[in-house]
Amino acid sequence: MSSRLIIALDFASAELALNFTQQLAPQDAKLKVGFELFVAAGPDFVRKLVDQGFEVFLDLKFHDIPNTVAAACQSAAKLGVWMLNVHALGGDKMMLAARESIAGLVKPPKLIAVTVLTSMDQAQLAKLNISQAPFEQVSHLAALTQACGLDGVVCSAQEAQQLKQQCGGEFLLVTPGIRPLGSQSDDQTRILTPLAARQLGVDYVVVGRPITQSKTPLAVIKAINQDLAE
Ligand SMILES: O=c1ccn([C@@H]2O[C@H](COP(=O)(O)O)[C@@H](O)[C@H]2O)c(=O)[nH]1
Repeated sequence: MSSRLIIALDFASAELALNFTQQLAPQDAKLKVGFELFVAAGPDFVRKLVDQGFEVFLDLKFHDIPNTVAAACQSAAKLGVWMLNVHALGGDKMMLAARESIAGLVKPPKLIAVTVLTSMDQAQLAKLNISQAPFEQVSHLAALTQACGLDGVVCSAQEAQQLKQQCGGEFLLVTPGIRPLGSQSDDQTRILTPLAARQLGVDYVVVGRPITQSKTPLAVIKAINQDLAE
């Protein structure tokens, strides 16, 4: 069965990332390439992972005017990635343009939108003049995302149960801020364990540092996959 684990490859170079990925097979996990690695290693590195058979989530959180985001989504889709994302705060016109830009492809990537970053709590939202609790804001942005025809959202696992009720089972929930028991929370605030996330209905968990900074990453991956298969 295909893994529900997405490993965040937050490495500073292609070499460091490849040292890590060469231990993995595509069935172990999907791989996420975000800002750090993409800026360092570029689209060729993404193509290399795709050619090796990995399902790649290109996490560049596009957030710009509709025309720019639509073009960026097309370029990203041409890399053969499995999933890509935009920022829901770009608004409905931007999300609609993004969706339209890849709709005609033979095998379009899944397109999802970031709601409220998992590093943010209510106090951080208040500083942005958002007075709602994180769930209220996530719920609002998820509704907007779904109305634009996207495949799902990035949110915290803490919001998963209510979001599944709101949006239905087919709407994908992709959740960073996942921490196995005993690991550090780092800069994440809205966190849950892999097992709790899966029990609440999350489709895919994103895990970076607890795996990539572990001395025994393969053991951590195996334990998380077991939890997700429960
Ligand atoms: O709300 C969000 C959106 C994206 N991320 C990304 O996920 C990983 C998490 O890494 P950890 O080391 O497990 O904290 C990272 O690449 C973020 O850019 C997120 O954390 N929250």
